[in-house]
Amino acid sequence: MSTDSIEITPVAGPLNASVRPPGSKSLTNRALVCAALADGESTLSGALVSDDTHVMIEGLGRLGIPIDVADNGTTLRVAGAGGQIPAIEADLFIGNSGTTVRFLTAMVTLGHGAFRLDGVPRMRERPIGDLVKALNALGATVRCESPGGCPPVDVHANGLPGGAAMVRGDISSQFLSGLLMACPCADGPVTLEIEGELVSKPYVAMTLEVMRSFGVEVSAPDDLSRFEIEPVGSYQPRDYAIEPDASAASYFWAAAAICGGEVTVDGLTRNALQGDVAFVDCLEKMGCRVKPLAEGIKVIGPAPGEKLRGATLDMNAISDTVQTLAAVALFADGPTEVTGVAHNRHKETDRIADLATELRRLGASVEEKPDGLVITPGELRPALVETYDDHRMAMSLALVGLKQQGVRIANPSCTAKTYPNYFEDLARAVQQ
Ligand SMILES: O=C(O)C1=C[C@@H](OP(=O)(O)O)[C@@H](O)[C@H](O)C1
Ligand SMILES: C=C(OP(=O)(O)O)C(=O)O
Repeated sequence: MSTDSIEITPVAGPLNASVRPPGSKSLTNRALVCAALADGESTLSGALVSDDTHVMIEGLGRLGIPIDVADNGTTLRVAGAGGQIPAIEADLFIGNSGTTVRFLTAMVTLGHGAFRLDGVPRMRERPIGDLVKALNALGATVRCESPGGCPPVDVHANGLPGGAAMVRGDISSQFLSGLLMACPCADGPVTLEIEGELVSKPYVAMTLEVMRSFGVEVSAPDDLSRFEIEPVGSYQPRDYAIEPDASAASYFWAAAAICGGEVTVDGLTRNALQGDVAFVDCLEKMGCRVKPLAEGIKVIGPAPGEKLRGATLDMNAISDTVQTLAAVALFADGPTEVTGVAHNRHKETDRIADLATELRRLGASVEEKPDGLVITPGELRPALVETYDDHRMAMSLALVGLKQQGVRIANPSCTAKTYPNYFEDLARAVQQ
């Protein structure tokens, strides 16, 4: 898409849609790392085709682990290098993909050579210093080029010796996930202990599950505070099917909340590996009905004449769906408070301050807090919504335009980070 903005067409009546979003970003990028460290060929199916998975695939290719792409990019054949990094030097451009920069920084410490990771200007503002610190505690030689603890990152790799490290948990769970995936290929055993409250916990549980699928078990207490990792050398190759993306699913479920009617997302159940399926619980608290199906989850929005209720929601574990929830909150009968998401300030943009600005532009009153926001609905109005190069700002606030005339979304092609065909899929869903 090359237009500078897109106008969202309001829908006339209640929805009746079934959708299957593309593959999960988080699962695609984890499966790629585990397959790359496996001893033989793995085939991943249902993979996400997007900027964030592209930079991971490109990066692994530069590290000497080529990936064969079929079925329009959704099938990936990975020739795993058995826990080794074949390249002896590489310059990796990782765009604005948090998963890619954090997972690959940890992974390249297993190699022998010089590696550099850098990305777009916003990536140079996103924290990675606490991951660098933990890797150095395990005997690696890693440094951030700038004093602020952000990319670019330089790694002088000579294998990862192992030992014990503290890992900061309250900025991003991706530091821990990156370490967990790399450490089974370290030279010796590794103990990781979490410092501070761990955010985004379901993503760490997901990491452990994907590792287990590729043959590596790490036991951890339920509170995910400490991990003992044995040096097993490599992962086992396997065929791996990737679930549809649950964060992407949130937009379609939210459309039912905003427009009324029902939307079923196929391919995701309450047993999904992705914590973001719990977004439907937030919608339930606001008055939607949620129906678990054998192979999907249906959300039924308010009946004609009924209104959504405001709610207070701790979204620490499902922070990628805060913007979706904020769009829904504009249609409630009273204020909605989101708490526990201070880490949202370190993502593609400051997803508290910038979200507040755009919600106000659409007519709401918003109180910004250090770790969240209180959204009081007001009279909605037409607006050109700024998106800050943040795919989720574009995808979530577009939903407001399904009801309010004159909502335009600036730079719609920023959805390519995780969902290049979002606007086409949304238009198709609301026309079903
Ligand atoms: O590990 C992952 O796949 C992710 C973890 C979360 O980040 P934080 O741990 O930084 O909250 C999430 O926001 C991101 O989109 C994907
Ligand atoms: C925060 C996100 O991505 P990442 O941290 O992987 O760049 C996201 O997809 O919303």
